[in-house]
Order: sequence, then structure tokens, then C-alpha cells
Amino acid sequence: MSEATGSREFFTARTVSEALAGFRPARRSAVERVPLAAALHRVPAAAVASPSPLPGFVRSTVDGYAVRAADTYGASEGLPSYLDLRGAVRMGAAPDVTVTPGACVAMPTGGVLPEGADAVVMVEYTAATMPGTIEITRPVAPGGGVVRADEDVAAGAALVPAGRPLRAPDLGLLAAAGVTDVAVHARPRVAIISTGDEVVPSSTVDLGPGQVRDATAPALAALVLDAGGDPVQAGIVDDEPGALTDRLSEVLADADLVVVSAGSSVGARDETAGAVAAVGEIWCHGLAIKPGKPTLLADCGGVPLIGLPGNPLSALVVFGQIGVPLLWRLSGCDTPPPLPVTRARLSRDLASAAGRLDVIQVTLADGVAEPLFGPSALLSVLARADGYVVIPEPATGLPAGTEVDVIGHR
Ligand SMILES: Nc1nc2c(c(=O)[nH]1)N[C@H]1C(S)=C(S)[C@@H](COP(=O)(O)OP(=O)(O)OC[C@H]3O[C@@H](n4cnc5c(N)ncnc54)[C@H](O)[C@@H]3O)O[C@H]1N2
Ligand code: MOO
Repeated sequence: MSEATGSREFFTARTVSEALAGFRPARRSAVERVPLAAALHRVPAAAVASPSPLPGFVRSTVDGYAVRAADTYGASEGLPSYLDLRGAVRMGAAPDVTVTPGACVAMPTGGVLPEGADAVVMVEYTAATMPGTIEITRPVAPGGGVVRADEDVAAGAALVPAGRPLRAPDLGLLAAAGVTDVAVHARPRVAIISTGDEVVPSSTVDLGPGQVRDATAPALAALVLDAGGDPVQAGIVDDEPGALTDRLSEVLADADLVVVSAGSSVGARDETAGAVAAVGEIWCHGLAIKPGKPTLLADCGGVPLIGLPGNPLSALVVFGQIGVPLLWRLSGCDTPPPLPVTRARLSRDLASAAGRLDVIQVTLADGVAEPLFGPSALLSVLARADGYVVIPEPATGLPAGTEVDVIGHR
């Protein structure tokens, strides 16, 4: 391509580390209240304080007998303590008996500790040999067999923190505290635009010469969903000058993130950079990553924009490295869930240039990571891979046999 020279080279190339550290928009998605049933994986906008202590009463953790611990000191199989049985605590009810010196009360697990008692002896360490009397064969310390009224959560303490996606136990804790809904960040709206005269909707049955169905937008939408975003398909824009600027102006009004694929390389028809410059400020054009060099990052009046390479494989790789962390940040998440990592040995040497991040697709079998090679124009390489290995920027390659982290595709 003769036009792809001189002034069309990338002038503002950056490394992936620079992009992750420096391209950090202040924007966060709006806040909305959702019921607990819809809150899984959503990111709380603020810590949720417990309105009351949990469990809220001194609660037995074992089946047995509520006692005064002092009455059990020195008890053994050979020399048990004998305590008068004064009744039983019922589940879900306040005790109607108290424990006086020398007495005990039958306790179910989870029952309210009766007044006067300070511990519960497990039924295994007791015997009911005479009616109305319980033999205690092991001592219990004060506090044994019970949890304090605020041992799970103190009143006012955080049930869940801000900024971390809610997990199943969080929903349980909120429910236990009587919290029925929670203020979370809205799923960031991600406008997805494909560009190129040859790209046609994926619903197209018969392709004309040179046409390709849009593979990138549906795959990106899936990555967006997976990272907690709300994908908005914003269609295909052809290479006609001005068309992309117009579409960008439309989608920017209602997006937290805009993703444009193709057209950010250095060819004659590569219009993305010009169109983006008309609606925002380009932060970098060219990223030291393989695959995915023709990547562009821009700030469009506070809305971040990623211009992805045209090759669908490269587009998806770059979105995983740059777009997904950005999406977590936009959704108010400071602590993204850890990536699924498997340790494996490399089956062969991998080369890389210093200063560039390489993302190598691999298959995994018996603890061995086998690199999958092939042009980045082939999306099937990504579909066949079990995961990927990252060669960090300072490295110039990894020798065969190196223990690596394989990050699994889900
Ligand atoms: N002289 C140079 N040529 C190229 C370079 C370079 O550095 N110098 N980089 C190559 C790399 S790497 C990539 S990646 C591509 C990226 O170019 P663009 O971002 O401008 O993308 P296009 O040229 O428009 O498309 C590339 C390829 O991908 C197909 N495509 C685009 N969009 C879709 C889609 N939504 N679904 C399916 N396929 C899509 C498109 O038809 C092309 O085949 O540039 C290289 N060239
Ligand atoms: O960088 Mo291209 O994005 O290698 O295929």
C-alpha cells in the first residue's frame, strides 16, 4: 500500500503498560438500585453498612445443653458434673427458661442462648442417665459453643465493600441483614461500531465479491457482556469520509465507552483516526502489542473510545487487554475478579521484541501449552485456543519448557 508511508505512520504509539496506567478516564457509569436477585456480579457504588448486628442474638452453634461454664470445670468421663435439666429452647422463639447455677437447658443449633448461660456443651459430651439430670463429661469454656450477637457483622460495619463485584455470599449476607436492594453502577453502555465498505451485517445470506460478514461486533458484544457491560450494536459504517464522525457524534451522547473496529491502520482508506480527532482527543495511535498494533485510544469529552484493529482476532485480543480493564473501571470496579489461570510448560521457544507485549494463543493438554500460530487475520486460531500466554514487555522471548500462566478463555 503506497499510501501507508511517511506522514501516515503512527506518531503517538505507546506500550500496553503505559495505556493501562495512563489512559484512565474519570468517568463511572450511572448508579441505580437493583433488587438482590438482580445484583450478582454488579458493583456496589458505596459500601453497604449493616443496619443491625448479625446474627443479632447470642446463638448456639451446636446441639447440646446451655450451661454456666463454671459448672462444667473439671468434668470428665470418670467424674461428670450433674446438672438439673430445666427445659428446652425452641427454634425461632425467645427462651422461656433461665439457667441458674447447677442447671442446664436443652439447646438446638441456632437457638437463642437463655439468660444465665454462657456456653453450650455438645450433646456428645453429655449423658441423660437419670430423668431430669444431665451428666456433663467434658468442660466447656465461657463462650464455647456459641457465637456473639455481633460476631458475624457488627451494627454499622460494611456488609459489602464498594468497588468489588458482588458474589453469591455477599447476596446472602445482605439478605441476612434485611437489605433488599443495593445501589450499584449501571452496566456501562458500550457502543460497538464496525467500519469498512466490505463489511456487511452478519445476517447477510449471500455475500458479494470481497464482502465479509461482521464477525467482530457480535464477538465484542459477548466480551462486553462477560465483563459486565451492556453492548449496544451501533451498526456498520462505510469508508465514506464524514460517515464515521456522524455516527460517533450520535452514539457518544449515550455511551460510557465507544469501540470502533477497523480503519485505524495506516492505509489510504483508514479513516478512523481522522473521524475520532473530529469528536475527541487522541491519546495514542499505535500500541506496542502483537497482535493489535493498529490500536487507537481517545477521550471524547470524557467518554473513552477504543479504535481496534480490523482483523477480528487482533480486535478481540486488544479488547481483552485494554477494553476489559477499562470496562471494569467504568463500572466502578477497583478490584476485578482474578483471571482463570493454569500453570503449564511451553512446548517450544517463543520469540518477542523487547518493549512489546505479545499475546500467544495456546492449546492446553497434560500441563503443556502448545502455541497456535497463524496470521492474525484468522479468527479460527482464537476459537481453537484454550487460552493465551502473555510475553511481558521487557522479555525478548520465552524458551521451551518455561513455566507460564495460561489465562483461560471462557
Ligand atoms: N502497510 C501496513 N499494512 C497493514 C499493517 C501495517 O502496519 N502496515 N497492519 C496490519 C494489521 S496488523 C492489521 S490488524 C490490519 C488492521 O487494519 P485496519 O484496522 O485498518 O483494518 P482493515 O484494514 O479495515 O481490516 C483488516 C481486515 O479485517 C477485516 N475486517 C474488518 N472489520 C471486520 C469485521 N467487523 N468483521 C470481519 N472482518 C473484518 C477486513 O475485511 C480486512 O480483511 O492492517 C494490516 N495492514
Ligand atoms: O496487529 Mo494486527 O492487529 O497484528 O492483526
